[in-house]
Amino acid sequence: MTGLINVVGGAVVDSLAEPGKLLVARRTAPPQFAGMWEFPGGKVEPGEAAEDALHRELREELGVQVRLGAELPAATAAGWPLNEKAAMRVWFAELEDGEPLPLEDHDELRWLDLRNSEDVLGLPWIPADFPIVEALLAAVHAARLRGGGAELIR
Ligand SMILES: Nc1nc2c([nH]c(=O)n2[C@H]2C[C@H](O)[C@@H](COP(=O)(O)OP(=O)(O)OP(=O)(O)O)O2)c(=O)[nH]1
Repeated sequence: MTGLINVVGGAVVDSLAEPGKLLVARRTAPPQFAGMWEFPGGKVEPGEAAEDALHRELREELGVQVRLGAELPAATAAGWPLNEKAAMRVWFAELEDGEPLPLEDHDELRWLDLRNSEDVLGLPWIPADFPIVEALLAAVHAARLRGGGAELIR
């Protein structure tokens, strides 16, 4: 028991097998994060498994059902540090059902071209997300060099 707040985020791509685009979302609240881009997701509820929480959050926030792929490896089991109290685990995912809409917590969704790292990193992300986004770009790039996104599928 770490006492950490566990957050989960979805790196939703157009295709796990051939990731070309990443779906990102712009937050509306709280004030310090409003207007910043993030991985859709949220806090794991007590007694809830992390993957279940991610499915729930993506259903609530975007109205979609996803297929989860591999987890983006983080330095600790709790995931990527967000601040002194919270850490986030991030999974690749692809859409299984539904068209994503900013139903809750976001006012805009955008598909970013993963081949254009500068564009991806140029967005005003929540500051804690930058190392995660860099690792994600590196993982996608490495997968592409090896001939596809097979390792993003689980
Ligand atoms: N979803 C998400 N949260 C992030 C990211 N980066 C980051 O620092 N956070 C922070 C913002 C929040 O403090 C926390 C996630 O909380 P949240 O407000 O999205 O969670 P929730 O949907 O369960 O909302 P609530 O029940 O607390 O109202 O993690 C990210 O990329 N995605």
